[in-house]
Amino acid sequence: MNPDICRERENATFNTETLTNMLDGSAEKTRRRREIESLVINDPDFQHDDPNFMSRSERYDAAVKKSSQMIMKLRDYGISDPEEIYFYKRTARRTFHEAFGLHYTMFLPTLYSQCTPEQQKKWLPLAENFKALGTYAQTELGHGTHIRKLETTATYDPSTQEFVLNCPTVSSIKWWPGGLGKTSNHAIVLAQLYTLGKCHGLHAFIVPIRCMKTHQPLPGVTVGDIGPKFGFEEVDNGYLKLENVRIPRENMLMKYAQVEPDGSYLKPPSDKLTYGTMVFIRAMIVGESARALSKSCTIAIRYSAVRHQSELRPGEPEPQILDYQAQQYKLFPLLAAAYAFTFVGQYMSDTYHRITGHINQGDFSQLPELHALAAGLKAFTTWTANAGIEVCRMACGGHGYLCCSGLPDIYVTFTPTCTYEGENTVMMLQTARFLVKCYRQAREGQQLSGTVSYLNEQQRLQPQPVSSRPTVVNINDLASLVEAYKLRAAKLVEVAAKSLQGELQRSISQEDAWNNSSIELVRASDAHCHYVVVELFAAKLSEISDTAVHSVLNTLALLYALHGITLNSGDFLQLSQITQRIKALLVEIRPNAVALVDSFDYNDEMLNSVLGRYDGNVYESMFEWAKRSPLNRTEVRSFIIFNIIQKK
Ligand SMILES: CCCCC/C=C\C/C=C\C/C=C\CCCCC(=O)SCCNC(=O)CCNC(=O)[C@H](O)C(C)(C)COP(=O)(O)OP(=O)(O)OC[C@H]1O[C@@H](n2cnc3c(N)ncnc32)[C@H](O)[C@@H]1OP(=O)(O)O
Ligand SMILES: Cc1cc2nc3c(=O)[nH]c(=O)nc-3n(C[C@H](O)[C@H](O)[C@H](O)COP(=O)(O)OP(=O)(O)OC[C@H]3O[C@@H](n4cnc5c(N)ncnc54)[C@H](O)[C@@H]3O)c2cc1C
Repeated sequence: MNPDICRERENATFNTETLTNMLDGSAEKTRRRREIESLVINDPDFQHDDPNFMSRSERYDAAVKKSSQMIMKLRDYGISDPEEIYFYKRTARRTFHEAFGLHYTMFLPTLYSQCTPEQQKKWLPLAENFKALGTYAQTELGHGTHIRKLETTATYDPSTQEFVLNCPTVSSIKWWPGGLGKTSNHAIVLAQLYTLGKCHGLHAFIVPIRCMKTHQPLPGVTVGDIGPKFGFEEVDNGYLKLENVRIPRENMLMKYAQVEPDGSYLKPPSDKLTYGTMVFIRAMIVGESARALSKSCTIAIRYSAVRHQSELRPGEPEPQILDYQAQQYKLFPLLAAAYAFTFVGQYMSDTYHRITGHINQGDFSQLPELHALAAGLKAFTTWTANAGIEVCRMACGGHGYLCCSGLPDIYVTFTPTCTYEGENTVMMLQTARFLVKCYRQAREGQQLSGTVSYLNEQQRLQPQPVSSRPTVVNINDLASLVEAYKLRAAKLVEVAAKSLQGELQRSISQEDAWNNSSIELVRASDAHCHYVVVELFAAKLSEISDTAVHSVLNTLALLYALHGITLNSGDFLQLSQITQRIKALLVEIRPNAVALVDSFDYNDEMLNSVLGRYDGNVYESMFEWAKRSPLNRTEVRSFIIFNIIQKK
C-alpha cells in the first residue's frame, strides 16, 4: 500500500464506513451491495482486457456477450431486485454502457408505463425473457428536440385493423436509438397517428424490426449502425427506415389513448403522458451525474495524494500535489458537488416514484412540477458534472489523458447526457416555462407548493420588487446561505418574468417575447435548480446523527454553497470575505479528502483506473497496463517501412 495513501487514511477525522453506510441507506445495504459486487469481481467471465485495446466491432461483440452473460448469471443467482440488478450490472459494465442498455432503460419502462393490462400480458413475458429485444426510436435525422414535428407516420387502416408505418422523407429516418443498429428485434416507435383522415399527434407503437428467429430485417425495414461516435463505442446506435410496414392495431400502446377497431380515436387524459419515459430517464440521470462526478473525484483525489511534484519550499522534498491550494480549489468544490448530487439524485428518484404513483391513480396534478424538476435538475447536474470530469482529468496532468486513468472513458460516456433525453438548454427553458407560470400565480395570490413555494414567500415578505433587496449572508451559517440562494432564485425568476412582460409590451408575439428573453429564462432555471440543490444538501445534514460525519459534510455543504456564490457573484452581493472563508474550508477538508472519496466505496474493478487504485500503486500499474497494449504484442511492427526509407 502506498505510504502516502495510508497516511491520508490515518489522518481522517471520521469513520468512512459510517458515511458509506449512510450513502447506501444502512450497514446491511452496504454489506449486500458489496456481496453483489464481489460476484462480478470474483467471476473469471468478467475478467477481460481493457476495451481500449479492442476495435469497435470487438467492443460491440464483447458488450453483447457481457449483456448475455449478465442475464444468465442474474437468473442463476436469483437476483431480481432492480437496485441489486443495477449494482451487479454497473460493476460488470465498469465505465461503459451495455449493448442491451436501451432495452432496460427505455423499452421495458415504456411497456410497464404505457401498455394496457392485455398488452402487458402479451409483451412483458416476451420482453422480460429477451425474446423481444427492444429500443426506443423517437429521434429522427431531422428532429430530436422538436418532437411535435417528427415525421414518421402511423396511419390506421380499418379494413385490416392495422397501422401502416412510414418514414416518408430522408429527414424522417429514425436516427440515434441505442441498440437499434444490430441488437434489437423490436422498437417502440414514436409516430404521428392518423386515423379517419385526422392527425392526433405523437403516439407510441411496438414495431417488430427483425425476425425473432433469423434476426434478419423484416420486409419494409432498413436498419443499421450510424457509425463511430465520440464515445459509446460498444453501443450500436442505429438508423431505421420504415416503408409501408404493417402492424396490428393492438401494437399501439393504448393505456392512455385508444384507436377503436372502426378507427375512432379516444384521447388521453393528458397528451403529455406519451412523454412519460423521457421524464423517467431524466429523473434517473440526476443520479448518474452524481456517480460520474464521484468516480472522477475518487480518481483525481487519490492520485493527488500519491503524486509528488515541484517544490513548495526550497530544499524540501516534492510535496503531494493535493497540498497545493490551487489543486484543492479545483477538486474540493467538485467533491462537494458529488455529495450534493448524490442526495439530489436520491430525492429525484423518490419524487419521481411518488408522483408517478399518484399519476397511476389518475391524479395528474403534479405532472407539470415533476416534468419541470426532472428537466431542470437533469440539465443542471449534467452540465456541472460534465465540466467537473474534465477538471478532474486535467488535475491529473499527463497521466489523466491516458485511457488507463479511467477519466477519458468516464468523460466520453457521460458527456452525451447533456444532449440526450432532452438537450440541456431546451430542458432549462421547459423549467423556466413552469417557473414563469408559478410566478404569475404567486402574484395573483395563489398558494404554491413543492419546490416553488418560495415564490409565495418572497411575495409575502416585502411587496417591493425582489430584485431591489440586498442579499445579506452569514457565510458560516448554511441556513443563511440557503436563504441567499432562495432570494437569488426569486430575483432571477422575477427578472425573467419582467423581461417577458417588457417584450410583450413592445407588442411583439408571445413566441418572439419568449425567444428574446431566453437568456434570462435559462438563468432563472439555473438559479432555481441551484437553490434546490443547496436546500436539499442542507436538509440532508439534519438527518445525520454521527457528529464526525455531520461535521465533515457540513464543511462540504458550506464550500459548495460559497463556491457557487463566487461562480455567480453577479447575482449575489459580492462578499469579499467569501474567498478567505473558502480558503479556510479547503484547509479543513484537506485531511479528509481521501476518506471522503473512499466513502463512495468504488472497488477498483468498477473504477477501472490505475490512477485511482485503492492501494495508490500507480506507476507500477501504469507500466503493466501499457505493456498490454496491442501495439506492444510485437517488438517491431513497421520494420518494412523503416527498411524502405533506409534503402532510399
Ligand atoms: C431501469 C433503470 C434505468 C436507469 C437509467 C439511469 C440513467 C440513464 C442513463 C443512461 C440512459 C441510456 C440511454 C439514454 C439514451 C437517450 C435516449 C433519448 O435521447 S430518447 C429521446 C429524447 N428526446 C427528448 O427528450 C426530446 C426533447 N423534446 C421534448 O421533450 C419536447 O419537444 C419539449 C421540448 C418538451 C417540447 O414539447 P412540446 O412542444 O410538446 O411542449 P411545449 O409546447 O413546450 O409545452 C406544452 C406543455 O407540455 C408540457 N410538457 C412538455 N413535456 C412534458 C413532459 N415530458 N411531461 C409533462 N408535461 C410536459 C409543458 O410543460 C407545457 O405545459 P404548459 O406550460 O402547462 O402548457
Ligand atoms: C449518445 C446518444 C444516444 C441517444 N439515444 C437515443 C435513443 O436511444 N432514442 C432516441 O430517440 N434518441 C436518442 N438520442 C437522440 C437525442 O435524444 C437527441 O440528440 C436530443 O434529443 C437532442 O436533439 P437534437 O439532436 O435534435 O438537437 P437540436 O435540438 O437540434 O439541438 C441543437 C441546438 O439547438 C438548440 N435548440 C433546439 N431547440 C431549441 C429551442 N426551442 N430553444 C433554444 N435552443 C434550441 C439546442 O439548445 C442545441 O444547442 C441519442 C443521442 C445521443 C447523443
